[in-house]
Amino acid sequence: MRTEELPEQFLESMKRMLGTEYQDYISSMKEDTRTALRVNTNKITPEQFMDICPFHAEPVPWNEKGFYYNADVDMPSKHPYYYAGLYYIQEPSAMIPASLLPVEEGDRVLDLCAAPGGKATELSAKLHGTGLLVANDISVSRAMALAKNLQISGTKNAVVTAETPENLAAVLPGFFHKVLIDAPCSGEGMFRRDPGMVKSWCIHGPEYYAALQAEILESAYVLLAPGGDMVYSTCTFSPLEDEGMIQSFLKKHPDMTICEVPRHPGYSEGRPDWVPDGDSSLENCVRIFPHRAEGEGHFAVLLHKHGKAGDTCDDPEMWDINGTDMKSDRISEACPDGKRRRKQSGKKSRNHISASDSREKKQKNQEGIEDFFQMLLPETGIEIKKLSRKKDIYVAETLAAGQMKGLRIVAGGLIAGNDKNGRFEPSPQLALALRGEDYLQRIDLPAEDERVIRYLKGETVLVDKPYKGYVLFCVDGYPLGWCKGNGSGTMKNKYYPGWRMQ
Ligand SMILES: C[S@@+](CC[C@H](N)C(=O)[O-])C[C@H]1O[C@@H](n2cnc3c(N)ncnc32)[C@H](O)[C@@H]1O
Repeated sequence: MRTEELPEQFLESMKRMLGTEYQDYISSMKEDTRTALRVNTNKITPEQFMDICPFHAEPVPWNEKGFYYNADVDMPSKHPYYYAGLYYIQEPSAMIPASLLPVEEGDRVLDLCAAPGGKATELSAKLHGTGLLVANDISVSRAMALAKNLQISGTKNAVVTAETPENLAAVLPGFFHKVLIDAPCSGEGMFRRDPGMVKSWCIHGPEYYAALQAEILESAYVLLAPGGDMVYSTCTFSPLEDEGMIQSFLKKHPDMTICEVPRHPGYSEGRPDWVPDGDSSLENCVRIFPHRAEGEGHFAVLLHKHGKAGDTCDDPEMWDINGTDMKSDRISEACPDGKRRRKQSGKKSRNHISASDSREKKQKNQEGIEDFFQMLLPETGIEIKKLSRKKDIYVAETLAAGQMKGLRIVAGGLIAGNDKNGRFEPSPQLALALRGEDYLQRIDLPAEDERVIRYLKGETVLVDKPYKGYVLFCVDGYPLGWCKGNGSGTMKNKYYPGWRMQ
């Protein structure tokens, strides 16, 4: 980037902070940014991925799932593995916050500022289908993109909300074992990657964001259970938004302390000396500077809330992922087509399958759905009897009765399928939440087979076997979506149009 475009006030503050290193920072701003991907362990281990990786990949030092790639040579966002959700393309420093949060299987985890989902997809991978992930963003349109990314990553146990942190805190106090706040910030660390951020910085700088971050942190504190952990991160250098924000938060909340985290090559320490009366524990914060590491500017800190775990909200009935009836009165589903379907309140929209409208339609639905579920292995845990019916959508619910009442839910649980003109049609999300071996009837082609790209473009695909009914279309064993056979070997493409390769 052209460093002359950087605001003088910003450069002055960097000069004060960096001293003799300032020139190195300025030189680094003229270099190219590094590009990276993070392997999605919901689907594949880093070792398995490296065995099939078609790109030149080098490890990111602070995340064993992260790999740099060369954007001049490789285009991972155009590869079928991307469509199969095997990895998420992510700025390397942005891999730090979720990696610091010690998520354990079974945890209730909240990502408070989650869109478009870089960290939420990693939190989902850490949960590995257990517990609960609530991924929230204040913006409805960004929350829709977040829901899509979680679907492609194969997440089954998430609720996506578009709420203010205060509203969430009012409904779910002390509910979460782990909370991540990837706060909206002045974005100084992103200037090199996205020079457009400079303009936004001139409109809203560190003072503006610091006020917002303090409010968000207060709600996060309420949402976190005693004994729980919280990560706060920004992509800015401003001490006002980083160490200063944490220093004042800790002063308000003596039951919160900063935790030590493993130090990886490229990490710089937090700087207590950059804020008034900075506590020495602020050294345990993590900073990334582009002149010292292969990544953009970032700040992250892990905090622990003292107190007895389980003091609040530990009734499993309230959050069992096999719960049946989500009684939120403002539910809307993020449909893959990006349109929002608002649920009507009242019994009709929440009926169970067994209470379908007409007997004839019900019979048809049951036939279609049973044929389909005979092909789905019981180990998936997705069973007809556990599905609820919301209008024409079949959902494997995530939260039980009324727990999120009054909140704006964009997507909740796994959409298993739709009622299409009286017949069951499996959903694109379900395909991506399965392993190839989960469905008995499948077509599995290598990534190099031209039919894979044809499938992703929505074209008809020809195969040797005369399949009938729904078939799971896989690339190298990893599901991409559904197709449907009529016994002739010509497969009708059921890949979701909104996700097609252009
Ligand atoms: C740094 S971005 C998050 C990036 C995301 N964590 C990821 O890894 O993809 C900050 C997000 O905070 C959201 N946001 C802004 N103000 C918010 C608020 N008061 N509460 C919750 N989210 C907010 C923005 O819409 C934006 O998506």
